[in-house]
Amino acid sequence: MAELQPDAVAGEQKYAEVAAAAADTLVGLDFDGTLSPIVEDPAAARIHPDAASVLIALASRVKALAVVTGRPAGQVVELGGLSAIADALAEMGKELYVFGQYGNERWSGSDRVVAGPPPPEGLGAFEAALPAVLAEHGAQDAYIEEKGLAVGVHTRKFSDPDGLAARLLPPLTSLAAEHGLMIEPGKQVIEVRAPGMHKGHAISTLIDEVDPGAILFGGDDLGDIEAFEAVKAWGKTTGSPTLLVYSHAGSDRGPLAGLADLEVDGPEGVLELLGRLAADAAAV
Ligand SMILES: O=P(O)(O)OC[C@H]1O[C@H](O[C@H]2O[C@H](CO)[C@@H](O)[C@H](O)[C@H]2O)[C@H](O)[C@@H](O)[C@@H]1O
Repeated sequence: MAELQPDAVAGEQKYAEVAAAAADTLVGLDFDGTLSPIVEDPAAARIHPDAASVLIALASRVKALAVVTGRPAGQVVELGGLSAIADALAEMGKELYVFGQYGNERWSGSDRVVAGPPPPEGLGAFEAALPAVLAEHGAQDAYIEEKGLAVGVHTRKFSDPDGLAARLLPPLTSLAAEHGLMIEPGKQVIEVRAPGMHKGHAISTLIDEVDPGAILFGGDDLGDIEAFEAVKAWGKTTGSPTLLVYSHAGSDRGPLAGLADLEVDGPEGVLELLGRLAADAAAV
């Protein structure tokens, strides 16, 4: 078992409580770094090859599954093969929810259309000013990810990706603010998007719609913190079981360290844990 637990006894206890309540559990999962291994080219990311079988097995034992991602919803449906997974879930009367762009977009297995707002007003002007700011910091070759509602500036291909991202953070924060936008820092990426939405809001919407008796959420990066907080707050208010899972690469512990109940070794570890949950739930 590839679990790297911050507190083995407490983590196992929380796992056991969620496993006992599996039939009433909402499982929410981030995509990049959680279901899909991190790769250099964002367009080359794909869901882990074991994900479909594990998620389908798990869905038969839990109340609902959701993917909650910073990616555009339509893109994650494509990269994750989520239509086929939604088909399998529909056959067992289960729903697959997808929240994209940090909760701004929605897609589901029963309504296969992406719903979301128009691009934020200041995005065009921000993008027009971006090349000059990047050039000032020697980052003119940064990969720019056009996301429709947002734009991502990726530094992964540079020799010092974290250092460059740290240097770009203040000027991009100022430029974003000038255009009524906010920044969402991630793994060697700085995303610029409209304020007012985050993954915690997506979790609250899911709680209202699914009415779960327990929640498991798995994530790997800064953008998952609000989801962790929303799940934790809900568990505290309702007294219901919750399990927060941090997916990270080996000993490379990052921003969610100390916030999770269980730590696992990347998508491989996430799927191992979810497979274990499906098996344990079957035995209840
Ligand atoms: O919320 P997530 O599902 O984790 O998505 C967050 C962002 O992930 C993507 O970037 C990250 O993954 C890339 C592919 O592995 C990697 O090259 C990059 O360095 C990472 O930051 C994606 O490109 C963004 O659109 C997502 O918002």
